[in-house]
Amino acid sequence: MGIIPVRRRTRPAPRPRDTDPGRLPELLVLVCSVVAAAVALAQPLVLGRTLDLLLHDGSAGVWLMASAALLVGEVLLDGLTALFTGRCTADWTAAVRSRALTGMLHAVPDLAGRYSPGDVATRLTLNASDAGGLPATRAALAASLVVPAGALVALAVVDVWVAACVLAGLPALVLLLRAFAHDTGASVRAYQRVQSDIAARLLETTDGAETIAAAGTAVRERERVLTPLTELAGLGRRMWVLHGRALATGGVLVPLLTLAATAVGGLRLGAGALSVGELLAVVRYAQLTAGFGSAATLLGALVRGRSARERTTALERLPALSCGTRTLPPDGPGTLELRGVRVARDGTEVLRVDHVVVPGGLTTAVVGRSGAGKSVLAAVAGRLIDPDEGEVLLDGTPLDRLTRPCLRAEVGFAFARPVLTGGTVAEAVAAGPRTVSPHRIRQALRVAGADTFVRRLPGTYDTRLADAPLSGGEHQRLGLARAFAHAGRLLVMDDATSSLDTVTEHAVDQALRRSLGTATRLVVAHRPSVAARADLVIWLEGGRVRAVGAHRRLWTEAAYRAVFATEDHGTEDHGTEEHSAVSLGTEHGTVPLGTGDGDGLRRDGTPPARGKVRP
Ligand SMILES: Nc1ncnc2c1ncn2[C@@H]1O[C@H](COP(=O)(O)OP(=O)(O)OP(=O)(O)O)[C@@H](O)[C@H]1O
Repeated sequence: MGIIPVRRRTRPAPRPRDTDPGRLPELLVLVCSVVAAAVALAQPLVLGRTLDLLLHDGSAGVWLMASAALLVGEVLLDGLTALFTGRCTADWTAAVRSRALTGMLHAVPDLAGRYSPGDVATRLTLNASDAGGLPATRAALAASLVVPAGALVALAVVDVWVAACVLAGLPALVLLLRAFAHDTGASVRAYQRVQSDIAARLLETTDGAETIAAAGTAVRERERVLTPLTELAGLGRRMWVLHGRALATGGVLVPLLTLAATAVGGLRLGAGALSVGELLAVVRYAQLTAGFGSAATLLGALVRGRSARERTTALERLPALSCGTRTLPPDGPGTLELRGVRVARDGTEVLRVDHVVVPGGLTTAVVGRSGAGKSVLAAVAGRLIDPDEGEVLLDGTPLDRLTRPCLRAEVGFAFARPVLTGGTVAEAVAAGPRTVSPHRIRQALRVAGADTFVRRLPGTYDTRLADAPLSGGEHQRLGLARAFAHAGRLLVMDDATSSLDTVTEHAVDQALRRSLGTATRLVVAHRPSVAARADLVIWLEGGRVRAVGAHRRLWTEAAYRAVFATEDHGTEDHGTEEHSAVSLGTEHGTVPLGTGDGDGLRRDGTPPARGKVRP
C-alpha cells in the first residue's frame, strides 16, 4: 500500500483572532486625534499673536517658528491618526469577523440554520468591516468634540462676548445632529437588511442554477434577485438626502454663526477691546466651534457601525450546546437510550419519544414518511440538537454531560449532502475529531466504496477537491468515508446513502459491518432494503414512535408497507411471516412490536440478548 503524501505547511496557519484587540488601538487614535485637535486649536491663537507682533514692530521670530511648527505638527499628527485608524479598524474587523464566525460554528445547527448563507456572508463581510471601524470612529468623534469645546473655551479667553454669541447659536446645531443620527439610524438598519436579502437571493440563484435552467425561469429569477434593488436604491437616496439636508442646514447655520461672531468681534475691535490679531483668532475659533461637517460624517459612520455591530453580535451570541465534564466508560457497547424526549419547533411538537433503546453494536433503521421526524430524531440521538424535554443516554451517560471532544469522538454523523472541507480528497476524509493515519483514510475510503474512483482521480488522494469532478454519489461516499474514518461507538447516518445505487449501498453496508466491529448504527432509511438489513426498526409517524421492531414483523402492517410504497418500492415484499405480534396500544391504535417469542424484543425494542433481533 502506498503512502499518502501529506501536504506540509511551510508555516503555521494564522490563528483566528477571536479576542478583541483591547482599547489600545482606539486609545492611540484618540490621543493622536486629540493632540491634532489641540494643535489646530493653538494655531489661531499663535497666528493671531504672530500677526499682532508683525504689525507692531515686525519682529515675531519665535512666534513665527511656533506657527510653522504647529503646521508641520498638524500634518504629522494627521498622518499618524490615519495610520492608527487603519490599524485599529483592521484589527477590530478581524476580531469581529472571527468572533461572529466562531459563534456561528459553535451554535446549535438548528438555530444557525435560520440565517441564510447570503445573510451570513453579508454579516461576515460588509457588516464586519463597518463594525470594525466603530472603535476608531468613536475615538475620532470624541476627538472631534474637543475642537469645538476647546474653541469655545479659547473664545471665552479671548473675548467673552463673542463666546456668548456663539454659545447662543450652538443648540440649533446640536439638535440638527441629533435628528440626523436618529433618522439615519433607521435607514441604515433597513439598508443593511436589504443588502443581506439581495445576497441571500443571489446565493440561492447560484446554488439552484441547474433547477433554474431546467425550469426556464432565468428571467423571473433575475427579477426576483433584483427586486429589492428598488428598495435599496430608495434607502440609499434617503440616506444621502438626510446627509445632504443636515449639511445644507449646517452650511447655513455655520456661516451665520461665524458672521455673528465676526460682527460682535468687529464691534469689540471698534471699542478697543480686541486687537486685529485677536479678531483673526476670534473668527477662526467661531468657525472651529461650529465644526459641523466632520461631526456629521463621523456620526453617520458611527450609526452605520453600531447597526452593523448588532448584526455581527447576533451571530456571535447564537446559543451553543453546553457540554459537561464526563467521558464514557471504555469499551461500552454503544447503547443509546431516549427517555421522554420531546422536540418542539415554532410551538409544534415535531418529535415525541417516550422510551426507546437502540441496542449497542447493532444497526437500527429509522423509517417513516417524509416529515415524520426521522432527521430530528437523528439530530437528537447524536446531540446536534438538545431535546426540549427528556434525555438521551449513550452507555448510560446523558449526552449533555459529555465533554465536547468525547461527544464528537464517540458520536459520528454521515449526511445525505455532506459538506467536504479541506484542500484535498485525503484532507476532506481526515477532517474530524481524531488524527487519522493515511492507512485509516484508505480503509475508510474502501469501506465507503470510494477508493476505486478516488484512485482514478488525477492526483489520487491528493487531488484538490476543486479539481475533483464528483458525482452526487461520489460526493456522498467521501462524506461516508469521513464518518467511517472517525467512527466512535455510535454512527448516525441520516439518509447518507440516498445517492447510491442499491448494489453499492448493500456493498457499503456489508463492508461496514465487517470493519466497524461493534459500532452502533442509527440509519435514517427510505428504502425497505435498508430497513430489512437492519437489526431493528424505529417506525415514526407524525413525530411519534408508532412501533419498534424487526422489519419482517412490521412488514405485516399495511400502514408500514405504505411508508415505502411512496418511495417506489411498493411491490417489494419484505414481510413474509404471519402477523402474530405482541401489541402495544398507542395513539394510532394497536401496533405490532414483536412476536414475543420469535424476535424476542422487549416493548422498548431492546433485545434481551445480542443478535436475536435479526429477522
Ligand atoms: N428547524 C425547524 N424548524 C421548524 N420545523 C422543523 C425544523 N426542523 C424540522 N422541522 C419540522 O419537523 C418535522 C420533521 O422533520 P424531519 O426533517 O425530521 O422529517 P423527516 O422525517 O426527516 O423527513 P424527510 O424524510 O422528508 O427528510 C417536519 O414537519 C419539519 O417541518
